[in-house]
Amino acid sequence: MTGGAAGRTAAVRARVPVRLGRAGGRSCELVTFRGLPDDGEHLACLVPPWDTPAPLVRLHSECLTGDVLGSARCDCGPQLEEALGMLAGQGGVLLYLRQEGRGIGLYNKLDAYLLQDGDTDTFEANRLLGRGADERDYGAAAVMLRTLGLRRVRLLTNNPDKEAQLLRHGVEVAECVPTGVHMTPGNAAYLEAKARSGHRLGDAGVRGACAGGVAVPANGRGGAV
Ligand SMILES: Nc1nc2c(ncn2[C@@H]2O[C@H](COP(=O)(O)OP(=O)(O)OP(=O)(O)O)[C@@H](O)[C@H]2O)c(=O)[nH]1
Ligand SMILES: [Zn+2]
Repeated sequence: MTGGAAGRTAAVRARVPVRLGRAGGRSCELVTFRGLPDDGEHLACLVPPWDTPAPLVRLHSECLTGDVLGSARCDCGPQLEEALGMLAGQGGVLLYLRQEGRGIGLYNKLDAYLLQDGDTDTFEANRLLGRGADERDYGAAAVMLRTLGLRRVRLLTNNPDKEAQLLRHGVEVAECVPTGVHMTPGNAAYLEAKARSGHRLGDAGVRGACAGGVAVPANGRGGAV
């Protein structure tokens, strides 16, 4: 166990051979943390070389349906795949944050999906459930980075809130590297809602089944996850 640079937080490392995206096998270190501000079981995946002046860092919010089951309702699975591929190529850090459903949890997210089968968008559905539109706090992520000795990063995201919160918590964002927009008929309405709420999707390349000018159906929501 190594003591953290961030107060009471301590980090434990385990070396694990993993498959990083489609780029094949690499060895990386998985790091767990004790004493994070939200007591979450968040995980860091260190891909060498990661201890550089401004490494590539992805803050990935857990999405069981997208990351594990390949749900077509969101873009989380392809974004995770993309991030792992980039990390395999240039090194850096993946923080896998246990913030399922933008912080409202898996069961609530599935309830929100029921509401979204009507005209309600992804953020309004949270509010109808009595929750915040986005309850994620990245204070723990900042503590994880500082515990790893990282105070300056290149952040892989289209979400300006991640950058703002890291800055507030003492981690400088040297650059925001856009993630791709992995658009399909099933997640088009979801991505449109993200763009309306301030995600910088215009800066990112549109990929997937709806890239290249293919029309996006206004009711492009799937019934399944
Ligand atoms: N509440 C809720 N959460 C969702 C829904 N679809 C996906 N999520 C969660 O949203 C989180 C991902 O957030 P996004 O808004 O897609 O992307 P982001 O992380 O803010 O932004 P990027 O860094 O650019 O990828 C994950 O925790 C998913 O579980 C939904 O319809 N409702
Ligand atoms: Zn998702």
